[in-house]
Amino acid sequence: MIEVEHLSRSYGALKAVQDVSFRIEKGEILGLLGHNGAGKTTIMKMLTGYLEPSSGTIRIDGLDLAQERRAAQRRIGYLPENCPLYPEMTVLDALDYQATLLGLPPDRRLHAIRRAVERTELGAKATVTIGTLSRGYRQRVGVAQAILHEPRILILDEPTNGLDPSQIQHMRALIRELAQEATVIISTHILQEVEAICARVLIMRSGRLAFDGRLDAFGGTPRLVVRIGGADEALSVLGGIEGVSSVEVLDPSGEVRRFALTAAQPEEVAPRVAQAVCRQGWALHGLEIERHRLEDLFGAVTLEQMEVGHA
Ligand SMILES: Nc1ncnc2c1ncn2[C@@H]1O[C@H](COP(=O)(O)OP(=O)(O)OP(=O)(O)O)[C@@H](O)[C@H]1O
Repeated sequence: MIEVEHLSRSYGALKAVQDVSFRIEKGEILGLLGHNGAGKTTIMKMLTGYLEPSSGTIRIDGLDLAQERRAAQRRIGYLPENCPLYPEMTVLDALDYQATLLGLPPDRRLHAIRRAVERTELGAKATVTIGTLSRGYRQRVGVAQAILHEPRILILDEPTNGLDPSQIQHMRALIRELAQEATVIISTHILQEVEAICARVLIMRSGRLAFDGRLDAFGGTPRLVVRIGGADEALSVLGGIEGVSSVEVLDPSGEVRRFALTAAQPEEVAPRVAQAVCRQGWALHGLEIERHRLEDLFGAVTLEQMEVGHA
């Protein structure tokens, strides 16, 4: 568990983080969001014990980070942004070196390295030189280093930065897998990333915590958005589908129209909508669950910043 109370950090006159408090329970996957310079990395560095707060306290599983830094750090795995690696080392060399730095006793080292390699699916690349690996594999080496000592808390700074779509999918699956045994905090600019893997989000705004909430607790149930061609009676047909409680017209004119359907279980209603559209002989151009609510929230929270800033 992580307990942060009234955390602040200044760089000279600049207040990078101001009076931030939050609590993260075991097993949560939490997204830390914010514009460039909002204070995310500063918070992560303080949580990992690499940067001292100007004021405030951090407790890791009840240990005060300022008083028991080493013991607290042993519970944390950290993937820094653009994780630095030695390109001339092989994957195994790098993990062995990291195990030494972490102070893992020699009799535990081999087992720890094997387990980290298995979990990050690096077996086929174990003896390959890091400099020749793709970015996705290098990120996996960074994660393997971070989980060597089986930390209960994982802090990942921009873990999918620069990865291609299939590498992103793999990294997200890995993070979900890791979260079964650890609390995970991810800093990112990518809202879809948070929606895909996080249950809770913290949004930073100019060094202050502007929002802290569960993703399923705001915006209500996501709606089902359907795009269909040439359908004059669409409103009544869509509204008559079992499970649909209301229909909003998003694009009323044009060849392809967009409708948003409210339903308690949008995933269950989707096949019925597809069937109804096909039965009518209409062209189905798209059917998806609405995904922009976090975007709306982020926009609102950060717009407020601009309004305050201009006041
Ligand atoms: N070592 C430093 N010395 C002086 N100012 C710093 C230092 N590190 C960060 N800052 C400033 O503190 C503020 C917060 O920076 P931080 O890196 O925590 O933001 P961030 O949200 O992680 O941004 P990004 O998304 O761009 O990584 C910024 O204004 C930044 O310029």
